[in-house]
Amino acid sequence: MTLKTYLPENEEPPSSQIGATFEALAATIAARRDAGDESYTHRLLVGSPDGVLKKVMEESGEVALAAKDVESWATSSLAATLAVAGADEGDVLSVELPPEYATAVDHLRYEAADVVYHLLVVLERYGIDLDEFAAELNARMTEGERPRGAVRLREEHIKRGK
Ligand SMILES: N=c1c2ncn([C@@H]3O[C@H](COP(=O)(O)OP(=O)(O)OP(=O)(O)O)[C@@H](O)[C@H]3O)c2ncn1[C@@H]1O[C@H](COP(=O)(O)O)[C@@H](O)[C@H]1O
Repeated sequence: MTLKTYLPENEEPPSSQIGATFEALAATIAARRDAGDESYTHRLLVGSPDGVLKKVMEESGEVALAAKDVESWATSSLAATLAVAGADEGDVLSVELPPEYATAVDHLRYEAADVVYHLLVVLERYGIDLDEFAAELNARMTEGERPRGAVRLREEHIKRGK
């Protein structure tokens, strides 16, 4: 939880916010296989594969651009502070970030959600369910990092086709 988020009153939070969100979204996406063409998700699932694959690339690029935007608001604020204060080695500078910085961070989060949604559509399209995807990430963790009871990839599927 951050200051930007809240929980609705009278609702029990799930044990994992992001897990519950991914599961709900993945289930919605899977159900759209049977929807009509009015559903954007349906079109990405059953249309030309280039449609969703291009979107993943495009949205990933937008994440990178959004992050660059955050960077440039930070560096221009630092430059402005230095210009006013001058800089002696060892000085502790207090940089005031403009409102545009916070807006850029919100935009980065928005673009990141676009990538994740389109990635989940790709996983659904090619038959990789969320548990299997979790197992891929779990396989990369050390024993100490892996959550208790985490689903595992069978040995013969680890790094296959890499
Ligand atoms: N989470 C999403 C979701 N995220 C992004 N998108 C769509 O992805 C597209 C992104 O394309 P663009 O980048 O061109 O649009 P943009 O994000 O407005 O603009 P920029 O990124 O260029 O700034 C838009 O059409 C969004 O509506 C999504 N479409 C659907 N969902 C979920 O999928 C469910 C099913 O949706 P249908 O597709 O309507 O069945 C929805 O109820 C949502 O829960």
